[in-house]
Amino acid sequence: MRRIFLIGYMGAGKTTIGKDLSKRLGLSFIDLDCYIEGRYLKTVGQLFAEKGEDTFRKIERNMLQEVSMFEDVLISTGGGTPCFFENMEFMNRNGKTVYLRVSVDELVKRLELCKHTRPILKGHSGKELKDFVAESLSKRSPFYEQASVVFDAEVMLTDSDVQTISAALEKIL
Ligand SMILES: Nc1ncnc2c1ncn2[C@@H]1O[C@H](COP(=O)(O)OP(=O)(O)O)[C@@H](O)[C@H]1O
Ligand SMILES: O=C(O)C1=C[C@@H](OP(=O)(O)O)[C@@H](O)[C@H](O)C1
Ligand SMILES: [Mg+2]
Repeated sequence: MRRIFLIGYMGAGKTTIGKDLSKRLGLSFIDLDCYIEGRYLKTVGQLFAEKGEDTFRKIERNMLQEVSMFEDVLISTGGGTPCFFENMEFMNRNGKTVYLRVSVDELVKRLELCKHTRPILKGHSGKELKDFVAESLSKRSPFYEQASVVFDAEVMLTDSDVQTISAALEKIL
């Protein structure tokens, strides 16, 4: 039985790379945010706005535990997932965790383009966005660094990079 959790900051590429990687590894793919949206029939943005972050984090933990019942699966988590409750420890007990590490500067470049779908970033832009990302990444890194494996995801990953990651993962699964 193989179960992988992809973790990392918003914009690290968990959703994008997770799809490709799961195909290469012959695993089913679940994106935790999409799973939550399908269950609640609301976007993550709506859940934050209507229920608040604390409730979102409880939902996220419950859904994480639910999807962790699946076998032979790659689960792309949300950026905050490993940093709340005992989620990181839970994932390490129930599968292999893979951290996609990206620098603050590169994250900010990507997030300027897609921050609208991420409620936590609402209202931040330019230098303020960079300061926010730098501060929150430094708080979250100790959780991310507990991963079973770390991959540098600083540049756009090509097919052959994904193949290399996939081959490396085959060895530890
Ligand atoms: N390795 C990469 N290099 C450059 N841009 C990337 C890379 N991975 C993802 N992106 C872009 O960054 C944005 C966020 O990617 P996404 O997969 O949604 O990240 P996450 O799920 O980790 O928040 C998307 O616009 C995506 O096209
Ligand atoms: O980092 C976070 O706290 C969040 C990251 C998002 O997922 P991505 O990391 O896929 O953007 C999503 O779960 C929510 O907006 C909160
Ligand atoms: Mg995502």
